[in-house]
Amino acid sequence: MTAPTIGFIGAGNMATSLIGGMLQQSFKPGQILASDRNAEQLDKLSRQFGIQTSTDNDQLARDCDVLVLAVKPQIMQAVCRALPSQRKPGQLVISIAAGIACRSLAEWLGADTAIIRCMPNTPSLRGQGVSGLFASAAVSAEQKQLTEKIMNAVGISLWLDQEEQIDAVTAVSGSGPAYFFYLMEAMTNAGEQLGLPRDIAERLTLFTALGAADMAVHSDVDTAELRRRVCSPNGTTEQAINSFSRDDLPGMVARAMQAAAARSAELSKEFA
Ligand SMILES: NC(=O)C1=CN([C@@H]2O[C@H](COP(=O)(O)OP(=O)(O)OC[C@H]3O[C@@H](n4cnc5c(N)ncnc54)[C@H](OP(=O)(O)O)[C@@H]3O)[C@@H](O)[C@H]2O)C=CC1
Ligand SMILES: O=C(O)[C@@H]1CCC=N1
Repeated sequence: MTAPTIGFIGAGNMATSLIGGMLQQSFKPGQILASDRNAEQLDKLSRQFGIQTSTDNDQLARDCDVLVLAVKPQIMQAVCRALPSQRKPGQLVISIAAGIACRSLAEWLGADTAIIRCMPNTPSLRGQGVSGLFASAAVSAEQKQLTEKIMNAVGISLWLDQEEQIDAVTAVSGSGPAYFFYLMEAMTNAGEQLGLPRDIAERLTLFTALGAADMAVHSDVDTAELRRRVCSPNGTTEQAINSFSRDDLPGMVARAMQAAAARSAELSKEFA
């Protein structure tokens, strides 16, 4: 069987992370294509990855076995409606857009289109992504397997039973890298304020984040227990955790994530 061709419509941040991650695994440059309205962005991608690029979305829609829709939610309807109705037979469409429902995609692309909604994240570029997947009724078992193959090449993937759960996945892991980057920025700044050179404060922060995440992923105890093991009684960490607790860090995180999930649900209505 020949390798399936995978075409990305929209070749921005998230598509770049996915393509870069796929090429580090079993995918070959010859089976990945990307189209974008921005020729400069395409040039960058073809130089970086050696993949075929085009400013013609229609060509990808006609030629590719899998079409990954990676444009902003705001323009998804216009992009979908402009695609040719005669696309490659048996084609699978994977949308990675936040808040665009399968129902809307089916209305714009044709009711019998096999559609998977996927919420990935940018660490896919390093093979450390995590994605939530939801398949519409028209998707076959083979198409689900192929989607797993793509997404597992860049990290891990988890199937969801209900499409609405994608809003929560977006709030946890789709947007999640930004929360950790924000915390890393804050820790680096605070380390500098405590008297460290910036580059040392930054490296201490980044390697602490990496070490903590790796430890948590491979641990047989939960993160609350790992946290307790760092807190010596009446020691330094306890002072920091008490300060976070007084400032209601858990509440702040919950409110931020509720806002992200609410925006995802709102996008579904705004761009239906
Ligand atoms: N970034 C992230 O961490 C994540 C993003 N997503 C989803 O991925 C999607 C893309 O996000 P992201 O990569 O960040 O966005 P980007 O803006 O970086 O990428 C989108 C690309 O699509 C291009 N584009 C615009 N119009 C067209 C068109 N008509 N045909 C082809 N290409 C077009 C844009 O060009 P131009 O710049 O000229 O407009 C841009 O290069 C969004 O729907 C988002 O919700 C999902 C998970 C995580
Ligand atoms: O901010 C956004 O809307 C997109 C979806 C998840 C991450 N980035």
